Amino acid sequence: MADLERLKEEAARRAVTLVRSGMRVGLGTGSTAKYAILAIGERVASGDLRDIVGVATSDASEALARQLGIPVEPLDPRPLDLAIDGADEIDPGLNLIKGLGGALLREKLTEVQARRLVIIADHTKVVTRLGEKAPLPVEIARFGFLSTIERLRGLVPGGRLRQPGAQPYVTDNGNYIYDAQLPQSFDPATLERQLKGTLGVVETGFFLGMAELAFVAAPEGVRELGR
Ligand SMILES: O=C[C@H](O)[C@H](O)[C@H](O)COP(=O)(O)O
Repeated sequence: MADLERLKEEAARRAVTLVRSGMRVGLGTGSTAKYAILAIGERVASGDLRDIVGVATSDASEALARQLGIPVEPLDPRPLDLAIDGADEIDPGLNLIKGLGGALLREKLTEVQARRLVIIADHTKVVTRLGEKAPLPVEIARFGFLSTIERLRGLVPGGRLRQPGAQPYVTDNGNYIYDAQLPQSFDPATLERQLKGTLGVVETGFFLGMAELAFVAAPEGVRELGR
């Protein structure tokens, strides 16, 4: 297993020790969250975890959870005890950029209802300011997307419609993603408000003030970051 994969798995396994029988758990999306779902599945299969319910943040995570025998329910207004998910960037205040895997809308809808959002990542995701390494994924409506992108260009220095092949990438919700380049210096909360106030924008990948804890795995061990 490549080194980064081993680190992602270590972080995920640490977070899954927080899962207890009877919990309703938000299941994240992406290559790191996948290890958490696998570890929960192992504990369900061994009988160590009983009566848990997973609320999945993507069709892919739901399919994996079901395959492993984890009961999955749709999101409803009840709180979740815990949500475990990866991130693309983590700043010193545990503010995040998420959505490079395209799941930001369902992740935000789910994780805002979690009593605790626990982030799992390898050390390459830690930054001193958001936007240092990753673009900000912005989910936008397909209808009129070129006009929405024009409006976004008034707020961010650049970016591109996510288009891995001949066609744009389409989210589980049927929308497109604009990967916005962030300015050198900005206030995330202000930019979040401006983006959310832009016609055609469905959601942004800023997760500000949501995460309580992060397990960050590095070759020298797993660090626990709190805020
Ligand atoms: O949309 C995807 C999610 O926000 C992921 O949590 C994020 O992209 C991190 O994914 P990975 O663990 O694959 O780097």
